[in-house]
Amino acid sequence: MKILITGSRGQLTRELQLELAGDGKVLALGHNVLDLADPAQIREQVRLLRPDLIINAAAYTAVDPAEREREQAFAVNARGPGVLAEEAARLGVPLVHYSTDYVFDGRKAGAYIEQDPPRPLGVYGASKLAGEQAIQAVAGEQLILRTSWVYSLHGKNFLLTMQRLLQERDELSVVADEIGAPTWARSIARTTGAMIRRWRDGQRPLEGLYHLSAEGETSWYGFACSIAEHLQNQGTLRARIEPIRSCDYPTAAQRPLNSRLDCSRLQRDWDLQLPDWESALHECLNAPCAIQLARHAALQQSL
Ligand SMILES: NC(=O)C1=CN([C@@H]2O[C@H](COP(=O)(O)OP(=O)(O)OC[C@H]3O[C@@H](n4cnc5c(N)ncnc54)[C@H](O)[C@@H]3O)[C@@H](O)[C@H]2O)C=CC1
Repeated sequence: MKILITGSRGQLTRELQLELAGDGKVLALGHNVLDLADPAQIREQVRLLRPDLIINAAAYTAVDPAEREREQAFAVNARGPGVLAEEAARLGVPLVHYSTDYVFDGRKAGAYIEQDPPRPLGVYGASKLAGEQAIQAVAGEQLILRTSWVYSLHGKNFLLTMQRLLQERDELSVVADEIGAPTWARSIARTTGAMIRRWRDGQRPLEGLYHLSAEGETSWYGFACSIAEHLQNQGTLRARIEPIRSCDYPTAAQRPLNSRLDCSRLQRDWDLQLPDWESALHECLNAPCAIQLARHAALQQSL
């Protein structure tokens, strides 16, 4: 099986490459080879490589800069995925695509289900929603997985930023009124891998819209406290963490206060459930390369 993955250095792309390495030939195409803002290049690469499956794990993910780079966000997150869907349909192969909790405005009292009407608060969320719609407008086999608060040991994410700041600073203020589920990129990749293998074995088509995030919920403050606890156990924690309200931490893009995704449809249809966010974080922080990274950071601090 030949699997084309967009992106090569993103958090999720890296984990998907590892997860799917045993399932066939994985072609992870970086930005320089396949630019999602360039429809002609997308068509050219897909027609040249003729994959059996396309996974779109790349995206314009900079939530605040998107407010002033609207055109680029929509080109990458909306029009590019639409072209990918057209090319996948032309080849008769499935497209797996990722979307976000930021398609919602966060005003619902409980966790969001797939049928809840989306209402993005910012350009990033609007561009991702437009991407879902561009894909759904094409007749073909498409699986759209909405996830939330993605972290890993690579790239730019809350976990790595907190690890650094908690070791550098004396005090840190973290937003405590936005609620969601921090989701390890590896958990997403493992679940995606399980779905792909069932499709390969003829058990289910790769179709539909699903919410896919870690079990449980917390705030960014709660997430930061768990990271701090880990650093405390290692003896490298320096900062004290202060909870603040999001209105006291203004950002270019407004974020939903409630990012909780109800993942029961995934469990019902696929019998799949991601681990709860705390156990996934624990596993991530105790992965061999996490320990190496932490030692490296501690060494840098002592130099
Ligand atoms: N990071 C997060 O907190 C969340 C991410 N998601 C979604 O999950 C998916 C994976 O996100 P991450 O791995 O965290 O993203 P990431 O920011 O780690 O990686 C994104 C990748 O897309 C590539 N990229 C950017 N512009 C491109 C272009 N024009 N053409 C080709 N590649 C381009 C980047 O080079 C990078 O490799 C995305 O669809 C994202 O929207 C959903 C919810 C939260």
